[in-house]
Amino acid sequence: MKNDVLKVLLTEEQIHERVAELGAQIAKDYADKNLLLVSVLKGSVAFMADLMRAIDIPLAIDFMAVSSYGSGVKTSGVVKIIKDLEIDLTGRDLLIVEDILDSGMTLSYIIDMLETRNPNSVRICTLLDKPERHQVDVPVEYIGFTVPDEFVIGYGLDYDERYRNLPYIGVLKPEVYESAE
Ligand SMILES: O=P(O)(O)OC[C@H]1O[C@H](OP(=O)(O)OP(=O)(O)O)[C@H](O)[C@@H]1O
Ligand code: HPA
Ligand SMILES: [Mg+2]
Repeated sequence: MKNDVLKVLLTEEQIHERVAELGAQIAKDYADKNLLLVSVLKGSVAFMADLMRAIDIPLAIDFMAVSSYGSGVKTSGVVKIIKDLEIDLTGRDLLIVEDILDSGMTLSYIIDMLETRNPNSVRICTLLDKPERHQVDVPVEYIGFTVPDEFVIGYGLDYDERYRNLPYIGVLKPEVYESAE
């Protein structure tokens, strides 16, 4: 697994520190709100698990699963809902928890869908933002780190379902996906 990592972008410590900062900020901003964290699986699994424990106010959590990358490193452009939320969103203050904003197709699709369900508010918290690759405009309230235009893995992020269990975030060696093309 480690042999496929070109370089480490963000260490466990850097991620841990930034997640604590985000959690403190969110706790402050949502102190008087009806916070529902919406985790977008599978990529957000590690971030969600850490972030929710860094937010020291009452909150609810729910999960949805979507997929658009399949086994490639470029979006298919088609966002597939694999699992929908279970909680009624009426009157709730939604914070969508994502691992990465890349083309923006996933988040733009999810926001449009959730806004039709009468929430009180909908905002986004993404651990990573890759601004050079945005194809659509998505308003984001909380960003952990900005990353360069490279395919990243670890801390939930996969290539072809692998590497999600790396505790840090690294750049995948291009030869790993080039050999699969
Ligand atoms: O901004 P975008 O170009 O839409 O890319 C971001 C999305 O792509 C990844 O999901 P993926 O479809 O790989 O599913 P996964 O979370 O199960 O890995 C990632 O977890 C984001 O949800
Ligand atoms: O850079 C990435 N890595 C893993 N999954 C992703 N989904 C969108 N961009 C990425
Ligand atoms: Mg993926």
